[in-house]
Amino acid sequence: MKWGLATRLGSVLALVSLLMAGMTGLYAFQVARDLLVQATKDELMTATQVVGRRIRDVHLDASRDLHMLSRHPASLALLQNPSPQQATQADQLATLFELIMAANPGYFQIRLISASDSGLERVRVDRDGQQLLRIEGDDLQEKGHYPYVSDTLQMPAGSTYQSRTVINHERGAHAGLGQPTVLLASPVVNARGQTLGVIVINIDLKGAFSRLAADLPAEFQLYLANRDGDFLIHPDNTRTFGFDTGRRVLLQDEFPATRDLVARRVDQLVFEADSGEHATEPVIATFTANRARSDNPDAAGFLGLAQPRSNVLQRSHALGLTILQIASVLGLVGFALALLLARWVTRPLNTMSNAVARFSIGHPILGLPLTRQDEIGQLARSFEQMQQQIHQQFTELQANRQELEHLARHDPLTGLPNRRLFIERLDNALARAKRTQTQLAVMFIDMDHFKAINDQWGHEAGDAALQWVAQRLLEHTRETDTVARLGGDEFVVLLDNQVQAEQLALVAQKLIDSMREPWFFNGHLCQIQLSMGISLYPQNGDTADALLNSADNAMYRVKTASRNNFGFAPEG
Ligand SMILES: Nc1nc2c(ncn2[C@@H]2O[C@H](COP(=O)(O)OP(=O)(O)OP(=O)(O)O)[C@@H](O)[C@H]2O)c(=O)[nH]1
Repeated sequence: MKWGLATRLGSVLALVSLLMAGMTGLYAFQVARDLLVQATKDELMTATQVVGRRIRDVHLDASRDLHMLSRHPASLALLQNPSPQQATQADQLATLFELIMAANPGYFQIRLISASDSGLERVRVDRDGQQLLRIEGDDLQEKGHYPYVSDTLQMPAGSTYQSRTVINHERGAHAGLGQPTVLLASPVVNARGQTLGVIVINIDLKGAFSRLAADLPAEFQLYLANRDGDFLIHPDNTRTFGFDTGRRVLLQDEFPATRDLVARRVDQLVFEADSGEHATEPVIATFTANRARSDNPDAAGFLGLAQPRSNVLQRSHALGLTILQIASVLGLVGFALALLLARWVTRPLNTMSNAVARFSIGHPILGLPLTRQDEIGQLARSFEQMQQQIHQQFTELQANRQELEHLARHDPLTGLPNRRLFIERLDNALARAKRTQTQLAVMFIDMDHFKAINDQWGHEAGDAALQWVAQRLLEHTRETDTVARLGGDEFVVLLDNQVQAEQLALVAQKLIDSMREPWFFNGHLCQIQLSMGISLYPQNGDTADALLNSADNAMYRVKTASRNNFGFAPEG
């Protein structure tokens, strides 16, 4: 395959454009992927902070409820005088508990617990499936031994106790039984500052978090760990509350990157985990430390959100595909433009190449882009100039050649045909005569005593005499006749259209007589005479040499006999 300039240039430009489109696409893909990963981290961090704030809001709401209930006159009255006459107030309080629980689906239980009677529950409402259950009579239990009662009783009025997150194993806890829960409690203090009991709210941790998780994108994985790192919420339920069954399933084991967080050296973390001890797939994760609002350090913990990195990469793959498509289209456009550019550059070169090729076989160079102002225009103008120079030199060469040809066939002194041209014409005439079966004649002329002119008047006089004779011979013959100078003072005349002997004699005599015209050289009258021999075709031969020899011999006989005369070659 022949690789033209356009193909090569086009291929190089096309490859460059494809390469650049590919590299740009690759770079754009990498930058976009990094941005995507960063955006995911930012999104996770924001979401984690929002979830953390909403958890605090849940606690705040519960605290408000606790404080309202702990200050409620019915709570105080019931605890000050726990007699059966207070049943109406217990009912009122239970109804209030029910209203609050109906409004807060995240509450498992609200209780009023007495400081006396070993912490006996006075009023208690439990959630039981879709129902709210009021617990009364013998079903009310003594809770004084639980820290959430004993510790809260020590707290000042208006404060909130927050327990660790635990699995609720309290007997008869209904919906809350066996479920992760946080207990919030507030002391009930009378006007004299005596703590009479506590109000306790059990919060449904799982329910609260699942409601929060419902607002998050489906691919987000929610993690919650207590202050030691034990998982409380994990996408894999079997990894939660390990401590409740004597195991430790720790955040810092699954994600070693969180060790600084668990050690309280940092407050928040964003990291990519290729694989943790139990992690099933690489994730991008954010974790924040949850400070306890109360004085209870057990309430602290860690909240985290993670997203499988494959999700992000999947989005980046879609992005990569789009970038690839754009890069391909750009590459193809670049490819097409490169081919067009190559054609645009090489077309005028092809035009010039064709024009020069035509010029080489004799055609003029046409259609050159002479008006262009670029390098191609410059090249075209150079071609044009070159063409003119070649044309001029060619014309001069032709003229020189014609002159040389003329010199090769003519006598430079007289301008008459020389021997060579005469022989050619005689040969042609003979061929014609043979064809038409006509006659022709050759006159061989030699000047008489020419040497004397040279000797007497010099060589220049001899030259002038030769020119004068040539002129006389031309004047007295027809244009169709050929007068030639063979050399020295010898001339020949070819007559191929008047071949009758009588007419030939008249012509010969006329030529001899023409020499009688006076001729002066440097003011001196010079006498010129001729001797002439005549041969005829076919009588005296049928070749140029034969006819010339016959005529020469005839002339010689005249010269020896009389001079200044003519004679015919004898028929042989
Ligand atoms: N000036 C001049 N002289 C020439 C030229 N060519 C030959 N000659 C001379 O012409 C002379 C020719 O001499 P010939 O023809 O032998 O002698 P001629 O004097 O004519 O004697 P005849 O022929 O016997 O009458 C010589 O002296 C040559 O030197 C020429 O071109 N110019």
